[in-house]
Amino acid sequence: MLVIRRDAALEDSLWFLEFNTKFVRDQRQALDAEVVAWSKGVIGEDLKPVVISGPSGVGKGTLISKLMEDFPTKFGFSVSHTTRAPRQKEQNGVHYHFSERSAMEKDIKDGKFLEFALVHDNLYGTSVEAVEVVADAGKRCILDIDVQGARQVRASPLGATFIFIRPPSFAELENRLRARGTETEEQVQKRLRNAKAEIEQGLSSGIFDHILENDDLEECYRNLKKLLGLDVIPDVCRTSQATKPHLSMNHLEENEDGRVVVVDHKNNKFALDVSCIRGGAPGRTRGLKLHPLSNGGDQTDQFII
Ligand SMILES: Nc1nc2c(ncn2[C@@H]2O[C@H](COP(=O)(O)OP(=O)(O)O)[C@@H](O)[C@H]2O)c(=O)[nH]1
Ligand SMILES: Nc1ncnc2c1ncn2[C@@H]1O[C@H](COP(=O)(O)OP(=O)(O)O)[C@@H](O)[C@H]1O
Repeated sequence: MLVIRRDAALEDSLWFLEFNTKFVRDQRQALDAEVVAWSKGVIGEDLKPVVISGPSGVGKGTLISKLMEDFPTKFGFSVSHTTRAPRQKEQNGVHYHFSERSAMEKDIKDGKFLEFALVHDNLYGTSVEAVEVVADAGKRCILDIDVQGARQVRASPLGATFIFIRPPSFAELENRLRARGTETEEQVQKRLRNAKAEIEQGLSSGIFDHILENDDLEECYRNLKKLLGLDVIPDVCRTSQATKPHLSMNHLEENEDGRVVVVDHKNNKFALDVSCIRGGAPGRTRGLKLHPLSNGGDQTDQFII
């Protein structure tokens, strides 16, 4: 059921009351109680997320940092939860949400995670919220997750691009992992043992759309940018001049053809198109469209739809 709040800004005006969606049914089963849920209506489609996997030490973090630094308006990092201890320079909420195992297990049980896996004896997972906040900011989400997690995301409705980063050799992987100096010898050994299986799966499972070798860092980064379509348009040129309509819903009409028409405070009219909505993540319903119908007088307004 679509509920439109009057006198609210656009971002906070469109809501769905869910009665029998998959999320509600799953929760009903998990909680053994009647459930309804509120979900925020979001205008437009989200950008296709990018899943990056590869063995520990191959250079995933380095490549992702470069991408985020060069294209800050385009990409947002999905901040995972983990039960592992923070490294010296890692910040809670930036690199990971460092969590207690019991709290994370409860959240997993409550359906708050898109995927999770036990990696090198610690629990890691991507919360639905971690991906949604990036999409809400209008950015393309990057997930740095292991192969088990990638397999789960592949099976989920999140239509992502999957990239596996491979090392030029096992010896070089070992060098990098040791040179990084963030793990104890025991942890390095564990990561190297797991790397063998991870590389095998990465190359043969069919999960990944692209396999990139990270030998020379700059060359690998160039190839990564190319397959993400970033070699053509520099970030600065993509800034749009358009502004979002400020819809403080003063009134609402319904046309003869059944379309919902909303009118903003400047008397601009929009048709609200719900034909392409897709639920999915708890708390968000995406794919709503607003089509401008008539302009209330201010000819200079442009709208992002
Ligand atoms: N499944 C899953 N794996 C994750 C997640 N976050 C990180 N990982 C993976 O966990 C592994 C260990 O990560 P980390 O402890 O940061 O070590 P690093 O890869 O050596 O930097 C890496 O393969 C990450 O890709 C997550 O949310 N889900
Ligand atoms: N192409 C490369 N050549 C040499 N060293 C690299 C290369 N890519 C990354 N590194 C280094 O290897 C180490 C591991 O990289 P990191 O990004 O932390 O890997 P991951 O996130 O996959 O565990 C870091 O010290 C990083 O500076």
